[in-house]
Amino acid sequence: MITVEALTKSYGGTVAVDNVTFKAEPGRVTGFLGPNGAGKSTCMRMMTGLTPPTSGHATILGKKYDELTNPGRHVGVLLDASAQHAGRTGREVLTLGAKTMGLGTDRVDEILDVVGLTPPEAKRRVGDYSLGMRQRLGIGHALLGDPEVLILDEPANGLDPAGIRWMRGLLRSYAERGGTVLLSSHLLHEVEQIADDLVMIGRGRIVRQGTKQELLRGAGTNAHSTDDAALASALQAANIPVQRTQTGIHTPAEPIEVGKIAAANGIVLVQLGQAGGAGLEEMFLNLTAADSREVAR
Ligand SMILES: Nc1ncnc2c1ncn2[C@@H]1O[C@H](COP(=O)(O)OP(=O)(O)OP(=O)(O)O)[C@@H](O)[C@H]1O
Repeated sequence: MITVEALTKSYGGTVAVDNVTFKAEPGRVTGFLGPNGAGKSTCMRMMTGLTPPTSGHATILGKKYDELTNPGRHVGVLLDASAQHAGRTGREVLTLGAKTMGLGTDRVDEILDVVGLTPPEAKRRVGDYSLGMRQRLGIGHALLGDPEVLILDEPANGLDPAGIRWMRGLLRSYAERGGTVLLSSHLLHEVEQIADDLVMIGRGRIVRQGTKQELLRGAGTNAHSTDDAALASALQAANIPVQRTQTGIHTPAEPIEVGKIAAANGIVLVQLGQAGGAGLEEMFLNLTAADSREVAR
């Protein structure tokens, strides 16, 4: 379990993280989602004792990170895969980690196997690794001490599609065994398939959080009819907000409401359903629009 309470970090006049509160529960994967610069890494650095908070606090398994004895045995952390010592081989990085945690070298072989680094790759210097290989090594380092909690900042960065699928399987089975996983991403589709819970952050503030199911339910309806302009007008006349999309209309109303209004107005629906992932994407973009560099210009 990770508990974050009113966590705040200011740098001079800039508030990077503003009163952030959430929990990541055991047995679940929590996706920490936000656009570039939203404050995800700063939050994770505060959770793991690397950056002191301006106010608020975070605990892991009921304790502050600094209070955990042999923290690597309780919480596996991957913050920046590129920060590993470039001159060491992958095996050396893991062996050093294992020694620090009081583990034997057989654990190193086990982990190399888990993360899919071959013996010749393990003998190569990290400086010569691809980003995906560094990411695998970083995930391996986080798993080394068989911790109960994982905190992973953008773990999918640099992984190819097969690697992303592998990572999803790994984290899913880790959570099914009772582990707590918090992983950050700036891409909804990356976390949508794996996360049980979502925490959305924009400009340092939580903009929405809940189970993925709850958020998907609130993601609205997509519809397409033989006359979408007439459908949009009919919905607006019933005081239901509506947006035209490339494939029809999107509205926060439930499908049944849209169906009733279409029927009452003699409009033939071709498609009607909950917006699901597409709606969640729309919600995410709308909620974080104020922070988007694209609209800021
Ligand atoms: N050491 C620092 N000094 C000053 N400002 C900082 C520092 N670290 C982070 N920030 C600022 O805090 C804000 C949040 O940054 P952070 O790296 O936490 O975002 P992020 O959500 O992880 O972004 P990304 O997805 O791009 O990695 C940014 O505006 C950043 O410039």
